[in-house]
Amino acid sequence: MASRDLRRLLDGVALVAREATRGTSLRDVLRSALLATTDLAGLTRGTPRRPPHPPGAGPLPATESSRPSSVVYFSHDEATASPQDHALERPPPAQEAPHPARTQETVRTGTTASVAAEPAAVAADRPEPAAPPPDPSPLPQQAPPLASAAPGEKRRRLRERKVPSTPFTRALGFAGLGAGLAWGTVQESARRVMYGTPVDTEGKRSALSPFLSDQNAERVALALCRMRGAALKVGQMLSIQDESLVPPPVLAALDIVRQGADVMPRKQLNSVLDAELGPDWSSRLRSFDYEPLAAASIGQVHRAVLKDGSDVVMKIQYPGVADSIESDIENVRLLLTYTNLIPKGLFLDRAMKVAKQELARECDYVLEASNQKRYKELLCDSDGYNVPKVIDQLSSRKVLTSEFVPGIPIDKVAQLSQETRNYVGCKLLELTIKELFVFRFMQVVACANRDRTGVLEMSRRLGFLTGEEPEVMLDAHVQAAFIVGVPFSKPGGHDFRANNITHSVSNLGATMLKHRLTPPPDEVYSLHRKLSGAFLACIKIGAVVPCREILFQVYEQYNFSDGHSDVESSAG
Ligand SMILES: Nc1ncnc2c1ncn2[C@@H]1O[C@H](COP(=O)(O)OP(=O)(O)OP(=O)(O)O)[C@@H](O)[C@H]1O
Repeated sequence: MASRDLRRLLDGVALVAREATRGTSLRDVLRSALLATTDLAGLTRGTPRRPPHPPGAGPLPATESSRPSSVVYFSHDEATASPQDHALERPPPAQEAPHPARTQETVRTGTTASVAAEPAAVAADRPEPAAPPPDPSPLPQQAPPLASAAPGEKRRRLRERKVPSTPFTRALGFAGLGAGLAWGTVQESARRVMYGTPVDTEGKRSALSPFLSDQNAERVALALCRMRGAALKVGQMLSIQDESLVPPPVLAALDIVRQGADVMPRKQLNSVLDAELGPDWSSRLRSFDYEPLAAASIGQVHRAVLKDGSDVVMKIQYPGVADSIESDIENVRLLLTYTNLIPKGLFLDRAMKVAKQELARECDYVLEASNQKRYKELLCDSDGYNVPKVIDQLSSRKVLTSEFVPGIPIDKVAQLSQETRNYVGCKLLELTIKELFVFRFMQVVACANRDRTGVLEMSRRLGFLTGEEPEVMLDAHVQAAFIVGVPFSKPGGHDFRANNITHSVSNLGATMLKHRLTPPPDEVYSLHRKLSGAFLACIKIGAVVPCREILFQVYEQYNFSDGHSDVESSAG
């Protein structure tokens, strides 16, 4: 046995001995300090939640039958009574009647638009090859339960926890996480001294620091779900990246953050509704379901029925998140820097600055409502998209009410037929390209045509390059641009799973990080999120998409004279 191994063994024995004599009490002390900190922050006394009994799932078991429904009904006479005072009743029969909004199934893409996943309804719109018959696999009538996970995916037990809503309680939450991570690192280091550094499936020794153990990665993910707000949003952005950017154990743990946040307690929810819509908000509703349909990063989504019987969803913003964007992002930045989670040289400062601006806009639901209306208008002539109508009388800066549109999350599309996956992939790419054209991002065309001079010229105009870069940087930049253009470069379907573009781009990353002279322009971060979001979704669902045809269809039909003359010249 090598002397290094012997030393490691002795170190390990010494550590175990130390742990045996005083480790337990140290652990207890640390644990109670942690509990005190996180309790102060309102983070640890969560109540485990049981999913609601799904409609049509048969009679409730005897032990469950006494559980009250989460739906509260408001009678006309008691319109101004506080919702907590109402007795919980079973739904009246009228509630079960199918609503017109339920006649079409949609796939939610994470944007305000949903892609209709009913092939028959849009067959005429579908690109060649001709659409096969509709997929027989039934799509669920209701949105899947909160925090549903694919087989093999880590599942998190849902908890109800108060959102830490003041800068002080949020700072405490991060402090608690920092302490937890430090403790996790000590444990992992001790484990490595005793058992050696973990080895991955390919037999390579893990290059990860003890900071990035599975437990610590999970600790971060769970803390983000408790914190919600900007912190969780950044976690969700990272979770859709691939393994070339974010280490695999971190990605696996971040799966948790995409399943949704912890649930805000009823009292906190009511106080937001009272403050935003007035204490008589319930007088405008027939019923409200306190079981959230989704607990997103900035708000919680609940179903409700209007007085006229229309099915709606109300997105209710967590209290305090809008005011803590700045400090949350700073804390996440500290965390990322400390853990080396993101490769150096990615101009994190610029990315964080843009994230702050984007998040501030996302917290303004008045803006989101007006964008949603505009989006609905823009897409009204495009088949296959459904943008929910905004209900103005129940919307405000922190509450956004829109028509209910049933559907399934984009991740679940991977389990549907190849035809449906291709169709959804087509619709996603079509939407992305339309958005890119509106944003004047004509570089895509040069990338698709492998036009080196065009790529370099437009990259300079867009501020990607200064013109002073060494040849090696220009080559890497053009190669990366061509790789991004690969899906658009040849006619016929592009198989996203068979050609992992993100891998190829990240191989060029090292050169670009070393020789880049200027960070990319601010708007590029948002555009990158959009394009890479669409690509990653197509890779994940395994779609084959005729990207070039979609690109040129949009390109040829776009009206460049409509205030976009600068784009026309740069596209030429
Ligand atoms: N009109 C709707 N009909 C049905 N379900 C909806 C509707 N709007 C939102 N949802 C559900 O709520 C989830 C979150 O809503 P949305 O996509 O608007 O939030 P988000 O922008 O992701 O939230 P956040 O910015 O807080 O992370 C959706 O994925 C969907 O499950």
